[in-house]
Amino acid sequence: MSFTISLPSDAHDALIQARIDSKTKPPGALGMLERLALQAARALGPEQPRVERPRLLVFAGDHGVSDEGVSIAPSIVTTQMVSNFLAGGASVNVFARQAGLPVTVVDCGIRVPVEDERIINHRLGAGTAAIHLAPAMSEAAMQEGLANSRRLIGTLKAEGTNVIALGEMGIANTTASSALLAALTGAPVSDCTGRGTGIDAPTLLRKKAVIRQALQRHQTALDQPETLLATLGGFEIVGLVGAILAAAEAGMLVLIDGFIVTVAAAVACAMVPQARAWLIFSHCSDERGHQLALDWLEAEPLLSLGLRIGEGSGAALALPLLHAALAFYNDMATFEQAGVTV
Ligand SMILES: Cc1cc2ncn([C@H]3O[C@H](COP(=O)(O)O)[C@@H](O)[C@H]3O)c2cc1C
Ligand SMILES: O=C(O)c1cccnc1
Repeated sequence: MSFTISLPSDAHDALIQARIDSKTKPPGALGMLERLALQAARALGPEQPRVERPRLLVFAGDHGVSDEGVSIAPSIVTTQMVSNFLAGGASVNVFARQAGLPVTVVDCGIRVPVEDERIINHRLGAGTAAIHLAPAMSEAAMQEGLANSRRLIGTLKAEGTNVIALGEMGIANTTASSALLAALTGAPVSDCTGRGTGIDAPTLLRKKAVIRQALQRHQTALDQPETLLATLGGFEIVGLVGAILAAAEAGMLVLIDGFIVTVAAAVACAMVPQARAWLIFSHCSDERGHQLALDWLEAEPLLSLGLRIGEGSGAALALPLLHAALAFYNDMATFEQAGVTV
């Protein structure tokens, strides 16, 4: 599947920068908020840019490799957490509520589905194959996953959404993400792999061994980003990659969450580099490999809170900063209006 992504227009950059510089503050004094305002005004338009109907999408999927004991939790916890998201009780729900951000759960292929009509059904199977033994999924399943996300983003676009925030749930998905990151960047497995949910030292050794085995087994299939994604990814990671590419194609800003969503962003940008300009990096988590992934993307995260949770929690926490950037851009007095002379 090919995505046609334009770069946001830079035609108004001089106007946008002049407006930022006209505000009653020392030049550059709002730091990263100024860079965020420039990015957002480019993407959403220079005149009164506003966040419209923002939505947070949590993509869920299970991983065959979870049977190797690479997480603190068994895969049934994915299902239980999906129920928790629907009940509004998870960390992402609490922060999203504060930010006025509706949460939608997309089931991309958890092992034990939850019957609830609010869930968007993008199931590609009941969990992926264990990546150290077989490719995670077929190329066809991956293509179907990308198409599903593109359809969903099309619906949101038609409803007027111009900003989406992304999250995920899938026990063992830091294993898949670390494998993807190592394959994509060529960085050592030990630099790309962390404790995820908080595994102990012996489990971390096992997790790294599983990842090395997966990279070794599939080494001939890892040079193209799409095959790499099908071989080592997860159903929810495919959903994320599709959502990132489709949102960029539709001219939406995308709030990227923690390690897993950042790795999905890296894969998406390897597929279509123009996607990068539409992404806002919410935070740097404590997961080993997240900083490496952000560096590879030349991304400057807004927050560093020591989170290690995923779900979209950090993306929800970052939305108020996007509001703040647009509020100062739209509403702060200029030197002329306030009669301030420097
Ligand atoms: C109760 C619970 C809630 C979570 N919420 C997010 N994750 C996070 O943990 C998983 C990734 O870590 P690993 O690769 O070590 O399994 C993902 O599902 C992620 O979203 C959770 C994990 C648990 C156990
Ligand atoms: O940064 C993340 O997304 C993350 C880190 C640890 C566990 N789950 C998710």
